[in-house]
Amino acid sequence: MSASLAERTRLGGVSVEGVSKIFRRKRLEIHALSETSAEFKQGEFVSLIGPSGCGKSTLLKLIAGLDSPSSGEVRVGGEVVSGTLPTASVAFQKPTLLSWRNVTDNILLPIEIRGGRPTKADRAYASELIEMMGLQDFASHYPRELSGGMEQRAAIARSLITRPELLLMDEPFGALDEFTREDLNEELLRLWGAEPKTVIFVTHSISEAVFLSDRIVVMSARPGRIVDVIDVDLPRPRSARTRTSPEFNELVRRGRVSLEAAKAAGGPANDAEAGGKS
Ligand SMILES: Nc1ncnc2c1ncn2[C@@H]1O[C@H](COP(=O)(O)OP(=O)(O)OP(=O)(O)O)[C@@H](O)[C@H]1O
Repeated sequence: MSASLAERTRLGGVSVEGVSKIFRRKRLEIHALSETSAEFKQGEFVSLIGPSGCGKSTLLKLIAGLDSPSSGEVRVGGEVVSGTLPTASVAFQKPTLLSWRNVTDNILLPIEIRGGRPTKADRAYASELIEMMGLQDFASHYPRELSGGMEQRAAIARSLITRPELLLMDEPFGALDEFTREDLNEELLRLWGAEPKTVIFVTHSISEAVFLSDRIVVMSARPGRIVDVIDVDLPRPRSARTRTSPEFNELVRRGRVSLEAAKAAGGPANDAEAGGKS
């Protein structure tokens, strides 16, 4: 039975409350995030941008339950995150497909990891995703037979097979050429429009963030905290024409100014010898 709207709202919203993350490596403490707070509403598409090393991936991993905060709390659907979530899915920059499985079987893998055998409905949904991703002629191909862009499309289909309420994407198109990237941006928005879900999307590209998002959250240099939020009120659906509008270009400019300020806004990193003064 599909979840009610109220249940979906409960399942997909994210709240990050005063989260700090300190990595301890030998005697060194690295302060990756400092007292970071943010809200991501159910069904929103939000991009995270910030200087390299400011803690974007760390924040995503904490939301995904792949790591835990040093202090503060992350809640998904109102519940404190304390491990990986069945309602969430993560897509990384590297597609990490299993070389001995074909495209269809790679896409079905999350179903098996959750202890199930893929049902007829799962297989039908895998075919649907394969088609949406333009991989219909490659369903039985192995990763070595695919281009980089095709592998990434297969990995994105894999992240969607469980119909997650929350999709966490860490620079998924970072390694692709601009044309493929722009095509996949539009594909992703089509998918998101067809099956609404909360998406938190890390990118280094301001124009990608503007094209995709409802909001852009800007993080400061390490230790990362949120220093700006840009509302992207461009009409949807968005297409190649969106990128040529003056409003789009003004938002890219605004993002660039904000990112420059964010680079300068990094506080003292507070890194310290463990046990020493910070
Ligand atoms: N497992 C870890 N152990 C030690 N330090 C880590 C670990 N993971 C991340 N860090 C450190 O935390 C800081 C934030 O890293 P993170 O990968 O979250 O940044 P980022 O904003 O995603 O960077 P980029 O934009 O370059 O991908 C960095 O200084 C990094 O070296």
